[in-house]
Amino acid sequence: MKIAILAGDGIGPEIVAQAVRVLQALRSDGLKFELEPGLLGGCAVEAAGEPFPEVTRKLVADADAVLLGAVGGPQYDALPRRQRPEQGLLSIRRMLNLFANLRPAILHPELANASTLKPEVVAGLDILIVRELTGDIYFGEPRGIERRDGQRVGYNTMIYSEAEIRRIAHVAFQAARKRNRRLCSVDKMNVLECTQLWRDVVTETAKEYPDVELSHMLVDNAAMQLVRNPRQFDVVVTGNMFGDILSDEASMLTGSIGMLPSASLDDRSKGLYEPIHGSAPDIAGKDVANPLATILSAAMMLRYTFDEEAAAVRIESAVKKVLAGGYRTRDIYEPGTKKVGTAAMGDAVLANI
Ligand SMILES: NC(=O)C1=CN([C@@H]2O[C@H](COP(=O)(O)OP(=O)(O)OC[C@H]3O[C@@H](n4cnc5c(N)ncnc54)[C@H](O)[C@@H]3O)[C@@H](O)[C@H]2O)C=CC1
Ligand SMILES: CC(C)CC(=O)C(=O)O
Ligand SMILES: [Mg+2]
Repeated sequence: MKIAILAGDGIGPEIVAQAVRVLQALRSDGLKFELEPGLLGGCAVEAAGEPFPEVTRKLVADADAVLLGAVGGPQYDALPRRQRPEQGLLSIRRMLNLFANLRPAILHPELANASTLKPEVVAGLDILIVRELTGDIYFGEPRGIERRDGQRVGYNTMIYSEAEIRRIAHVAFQAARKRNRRLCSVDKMNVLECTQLWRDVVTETAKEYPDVELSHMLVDNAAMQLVRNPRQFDVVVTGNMFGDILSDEASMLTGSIGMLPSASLDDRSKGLYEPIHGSAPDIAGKDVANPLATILSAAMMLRYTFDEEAAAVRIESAVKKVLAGGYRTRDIYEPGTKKVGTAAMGDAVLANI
């Protein structure tokens, strides 16, 4: 099992270090991982002049899975777009054909009061957001900023083929089958042709899944319903941009964006695993970032790429025990619990593994 470790920028190295310690603890228990570090994002721009250098391309091509921290930071925002850290992340997703991004938003009961929503609204929350990850307006051409009629105009292209929509719809229906058999597809078909096609193709695909109840929702309403009554959702499927936005929103239902892991999968078992958050430059280097989303992403890696369900459950159980034991990083802290830093949270998970 070869795992490429791309810590990235900002808090990336701090949170990935904790997930690596957890993997190493499992390795000493018999799981055979090779962990190979590499550069992606701003750190790669600084070392090699580009966010996704050839040596990293080779590393991820040869790896069975990738564990990623996060990329980006204000110091890179003025770079030409192709050199920006985020471009490295988009390129790796595209290169590995990671079209299916699974973002589970689960409320651990101990964190009911950490959410900014009332505990009774979020209690028992368990949503799976299935976000399409290699298409949509993030990749569509043409795109650019140019001069027209004496002023600058900026433009992007929202585009999906029916094949792209169908394959992510299948992933979502199959995920719903393993859960509560309810799938909500989110679009903006009242305004955007691209998402009219999305709705049409998802509706066609539903014929193959008569046992799954399909509903549709416009994205503005979905954003509102997520905070009004989030437990109405089981599985949500949506495009790249809407999924990006709605999953950040959903993360706050669970207490913090520092709690949400993700798996980005191709049509086989190769996968990239990362927390849903970014590089959090505002807290980088302070030992306050929550590493649990990254640690839980490592658990998803063991489950989806390596089929090591028992090891995945061991990590998830350790996280549950740590939360039950009252350990909290700053983002999920409340009076009466034990405030710990990033590394001490890693220690606590290790102690319970
Ligand atoms: N997958 C990736 O690599 C992503 C990269 N980015 C990049 O990250 C940079 C910062 O983006 P922002 O919009 O600020 O989003 P962000 O997700 O990095 O941070 C948003 C807020 O959440 C907090 N936060 C994030 N992760 C946390 C954690 N583990 N523990 C505690 N608090 C946490 C941050 O401190 C900040 O206040 C940008 O350069 C952006 O492009 C953003 C999203 C995803
Ligand atoms: C580069 C961005 C698309 C990353 C992001 O915000 C995400 O994947 O959640
Ligand atoms: Mg995002």
